[in-house]
Amino acid sequence: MQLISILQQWQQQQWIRAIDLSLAEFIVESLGSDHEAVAFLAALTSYQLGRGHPCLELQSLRRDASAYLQLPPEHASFESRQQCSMPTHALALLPDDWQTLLQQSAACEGAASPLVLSAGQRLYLRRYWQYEQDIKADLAARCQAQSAWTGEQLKPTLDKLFGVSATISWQRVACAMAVRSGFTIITGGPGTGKTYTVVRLLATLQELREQEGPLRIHLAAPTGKAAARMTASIGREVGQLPTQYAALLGEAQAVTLHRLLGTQSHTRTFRHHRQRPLLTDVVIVDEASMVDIEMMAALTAALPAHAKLILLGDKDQLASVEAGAVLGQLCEQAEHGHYTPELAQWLAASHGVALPSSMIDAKGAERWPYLQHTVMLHESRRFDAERGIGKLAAEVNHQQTQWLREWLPHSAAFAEADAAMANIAALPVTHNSAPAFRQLVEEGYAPLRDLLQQDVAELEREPWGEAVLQQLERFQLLAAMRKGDWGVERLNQLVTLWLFGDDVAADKWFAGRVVMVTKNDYSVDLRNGDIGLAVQTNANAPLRVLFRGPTGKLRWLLPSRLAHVETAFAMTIHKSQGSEFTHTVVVMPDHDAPILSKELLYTGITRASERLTLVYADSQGVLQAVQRRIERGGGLRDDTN
Ligand SMILES: Nc1ncnc2c1ncn2[C@@H]1O[C@H](COP(=O)(O)OP(=O)(O)OP(=O)(O)O)[C@@H](O)[C@H]1O
Repeated sequence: MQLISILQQWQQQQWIRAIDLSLAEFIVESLGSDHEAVAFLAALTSYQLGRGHPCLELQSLRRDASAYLQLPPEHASFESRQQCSMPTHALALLPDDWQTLLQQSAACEGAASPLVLSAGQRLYLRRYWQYEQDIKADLAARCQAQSAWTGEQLKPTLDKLFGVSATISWQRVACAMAVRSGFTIITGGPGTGKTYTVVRLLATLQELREQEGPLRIHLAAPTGKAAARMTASIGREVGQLPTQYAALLGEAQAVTLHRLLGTQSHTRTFRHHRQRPLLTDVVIVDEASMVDIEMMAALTAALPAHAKLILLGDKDQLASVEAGAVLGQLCEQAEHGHYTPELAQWLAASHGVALPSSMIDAKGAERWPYLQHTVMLHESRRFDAERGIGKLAAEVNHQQTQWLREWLPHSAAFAEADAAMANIAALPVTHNSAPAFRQLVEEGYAPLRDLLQQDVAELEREPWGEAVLQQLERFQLLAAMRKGDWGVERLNQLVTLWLFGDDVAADKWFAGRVVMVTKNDYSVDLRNGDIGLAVQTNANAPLRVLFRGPTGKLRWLLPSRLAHVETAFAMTIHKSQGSEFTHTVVVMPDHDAPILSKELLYTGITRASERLTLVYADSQGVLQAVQRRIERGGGLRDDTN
């Protein structure tokens, strides 16, 4: 039982979770000690799941077990490294032929086995394998559903909504594709016009509909914050449409995916599912990169066969916090098109402009089936790709370190030479109490502090609350990590001290404390990720925590009603997904770590709508992060089971 002992050591040192070890012990208890090797691989599968990977990729494990598993973990002490076996040593205890070992094991056999070996290469916990199978089957069926419209028939409506142009408009291509297909992905960075496109798509669908009443359209996003942003941006874009189209769409309200599917307390299942589908014709999901594999399976299962599913998101952002990288995997290679000649012809007919030949691939349908339903938008309307935030985001996304190497130490000179570069700044610091960093934070929070010091009359409470919450979105610190000198925990302590002195503790209630909800709490209708602020409208008023409710209305809750919150002057970049802040400050730590990747940095930078400051203690660490990519395995694009 050497392998189980190794797992026990790892668990004792908190290298792996108790649940990972329990799975291995359960397999050995049920099947006998000669299944120890399989039990060990099962524990690794569970461990990887906890790190967001839906399966264990056996090839990657063989290639470099330590790097793939990130074991020992970064936090491992010198003593624990001395005490525990290393992954390579553990793997050497396994028989040579893992594939046969797994194929012959009862743990992978039959419809009720805990594990599934897929394509001889990927080991899954059954539930996650099933999610992938369900998503693949549902999407394949939806991809088959094609409207009978020809490109030529669609053209006049698109001409009206997008205008006629002699050059290709990918927004228009995306709209045409989504009219044609039952499933579409529109991916692109910030400000590339995903919302602009989708509003015109909805107008097109309503105008061309064959049914009598209007189409039932549902808008959703993974978090409350993202849903609120979606409602606001769709509302803004509808306002820009010609009146006859704006009238067709009416007022749109986005909800969280949980609300759309109908959360039921104390269970993972939803009110809407395959047997009780949503009553809908079109579902549009924004910020789809944040949707994990379990939620995507629930969503695709709950859609009626005739409904269109349209996913919007930025494929280059961090993947979901929970397991999977659904959007990233489905639209891998989207920049290259890979459209079949038939599809390209149909799209060209709807546009009056031919697609570039470099985007056409005769083998596209076999090799890239999802790309026949995907359009990538490149041109940001918000940011200049050559300067400022757009430039920084692009350099990081394309893993170009040369420009960064020059910009990091000289950002002020770049800004002086070109005013359009003044919305980005790099701030080198030697420690977390550096005066320049403190000044940045104090100045960033000064307008909020001023608002909080006002004595607010009862009648002015609502507009004041509105102003406070709007101000809260104007400045935000984002950290790459939770722990350490540059982690959110330490930063929150520092910011609390700088803004409120040492009379208050960062993790206790005080007026001015910014908090984030860390767990869905249906009793108060708050979701994981919701941000609130503790306020006292005047010296005699009780402390309340101000949140924006799902419909935009302000809510004033007593702190005692909030069971799961943490201070959030600084939050992790992971938690900031789906949000946008006027001035975003991304704080990078003073050492390299496996979690630091180009996806992480890109996601942090693209949270900024007007101004970005990159605070860093180690320029090499920033460059190393840009060179690191996160690879999450999975078989969504694989046609084997
Ligand atoms: N073809 C276009 N012509 C004119 N304005 C456009 C066009 N496309 C987008 N815009 C404008 O550019 C801005 C950004 O577009 P939009 O909000 O649709 O981008 P997005 O990709 O949805 O952004 P986000 O990443 O923030 O969700 C909006 O003000 C929109 O009206």
